[in-house]
Amino acid sequence: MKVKVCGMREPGNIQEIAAMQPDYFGFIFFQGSKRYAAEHIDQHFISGLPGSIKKVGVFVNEGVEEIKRLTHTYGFDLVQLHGRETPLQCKELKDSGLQVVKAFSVDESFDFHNILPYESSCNFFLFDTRGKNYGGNGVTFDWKLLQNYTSDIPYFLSGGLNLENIRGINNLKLKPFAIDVNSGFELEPGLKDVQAIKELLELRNQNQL
Ligand SMILES: O=C(O)c1ccccc1N[C@@H]1O[C@H](COP(=O)(O)O)[C@@H](O)[C@H]1O
Repeated sequence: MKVKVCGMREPGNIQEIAAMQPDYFGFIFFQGSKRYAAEHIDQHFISGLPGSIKKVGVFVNEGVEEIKRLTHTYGFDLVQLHGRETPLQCKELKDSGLQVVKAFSVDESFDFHNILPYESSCNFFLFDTRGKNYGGNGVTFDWKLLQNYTSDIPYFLSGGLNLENIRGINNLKLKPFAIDVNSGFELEPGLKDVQAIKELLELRNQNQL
């Protein structure tokens, strides 16, 4: 299983984690987030990170042209759309050559049929927990709900993941393509716990995830 580490913005912290080779780095480009990266990290720093780590720009209800502009500036490999983006907006971004991850907020009332119109316009789906914020709520959803997911599109699992609960992912019938970790691996918003990330990546390296 791949690992995405999301929501960093301190260069020293990012470099320490980069040395451990996560599969994906996520950078939040949503001003309403405590992890908003734009004012903290220089574009050359992000685009200069090792090419083996795919860089994901995380956006919430941002315009397509602005997403394209920021993606070009920062050198993102993928875009994660974490708001109410439409299938058409996803398609425009995918057609421009970007890999698109569409996030959905899941709770008991979530209807997995809602994702069908997105299938042809996204490369990945991401399932997060519905909460008061668009993302970064630090709460898991009931993973049994994933029994209702029948699409072939690979998915990222997110929402409140931490070192205690991630082992439970191995019990899922349809395994995620990747896990996306954020507030459950932080010392404070935007600053990742290097030791906790190290333990996580050791589990990945030992195929225990
Ligand atoms: O982390 C944020 O502040 C954030 C803000 C707006 C959109 C997405 C955001 N983060 C994403 O939220 C999920 C779950 O995070 P958590 O583990 O529950 O803290 C993760 O996919 C982040 O990419």
